[in-house]
Amino acid sequence: MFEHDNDVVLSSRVRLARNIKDIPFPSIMKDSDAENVIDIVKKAVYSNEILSAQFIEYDMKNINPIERQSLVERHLISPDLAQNTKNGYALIKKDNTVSILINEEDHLRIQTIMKGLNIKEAWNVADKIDDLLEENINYAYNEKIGYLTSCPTNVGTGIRASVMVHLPALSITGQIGNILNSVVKIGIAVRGMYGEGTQSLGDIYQLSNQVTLGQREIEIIENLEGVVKQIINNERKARNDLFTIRRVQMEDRVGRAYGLISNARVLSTQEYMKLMSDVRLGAVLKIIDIDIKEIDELTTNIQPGNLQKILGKQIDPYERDIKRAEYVVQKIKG
Ligand SMILES: Nc1ncnc2c1ncn2[C@@H]1O[C@H](COP(=O)(O)OP(=O)(O)OP(=O)(O)O)[C@@H](O)[C@H]1O
Repeated sequence: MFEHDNDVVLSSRVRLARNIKDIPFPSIMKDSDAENVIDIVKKAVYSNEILSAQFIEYDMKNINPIERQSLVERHLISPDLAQNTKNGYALIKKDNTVSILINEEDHLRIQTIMKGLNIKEAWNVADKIDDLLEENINYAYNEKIGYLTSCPTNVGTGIRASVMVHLPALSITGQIGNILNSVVKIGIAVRGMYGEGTQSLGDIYQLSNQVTLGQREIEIIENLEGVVKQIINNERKARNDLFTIRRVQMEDRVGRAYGLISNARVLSTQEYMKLMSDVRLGAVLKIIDIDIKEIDELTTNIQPGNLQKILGKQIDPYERDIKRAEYVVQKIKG
């Protein structure tokens, strides 16, 4: 069996949106307010015995663009925070499982990321950090409504729970459109790999709750988990059907993708993502012998910012495609 259903689910994330009482929301606050928010959150972290030694600070205005891009590609900060080079700030736990994003859409957002289907564990960790911070931060909170947030869609619990899923067989069999349309109708948001406003690449989708108000966090999480489990079953059934009914075509498809990815001399991110989807599916179906964890690590490392970070220099897009091909061939043939 696969660890935490990681044949289909790449990762789980929980983020909590919080604001500080008596400070205007980020969309209308002054620079001095933003500085104040950073100070308040840092003090809350460093004055807490459990939290104080765990985090590394990233000031968006002081880190270089490659580092910022790499943090987004590793899902440690959001694209929105990376763009706030005026007063965006992040505290990231040394093991990369927790990020506290400061001065994003809300004053602070606590996010936890776990591998595979692990939403409840991600929630437990986020909830604990939230409680520890709340010992020293006076959150904007209303007794009737709950946590007050910059955008009304987050009011109440302020929670967005999400999973990143790989759905190649539903895509090959043409069922993906109907399935995604029906989950949207029952309150699940469907997004691309880097969140709101981004496209799906390599048959990877992010599914999250749309409703934050009127339900307890655990209900929101269990509802999402229930939908995801159904999608996992649908995807596995489609994989099984493809493997039994269209075996030669599948072996051909995976073999071609593997041939290209392991011999390419020039490889764009988009082409990699397309080929990776077939190779990952082939690895799960045991058509080829590669560990899916290695494929997932490769998928993170070949993204433009991460690749430049690994190579230790800024390179133009065409040369990047050459270096990406070299890197992939070396890792795959390893
Ligand atoms: N399950 C997940 N695994 C890894 N990264 C995730 C996951 N879900 C979301 N992310 C990352 O979190 C970042 C923000 O995602 P998104 O825009 O969907 O949410 P948000 O900013 O928290 O919510 P909102 O749109 O309500 O402000 C993106 O970089 C995205 O890739």
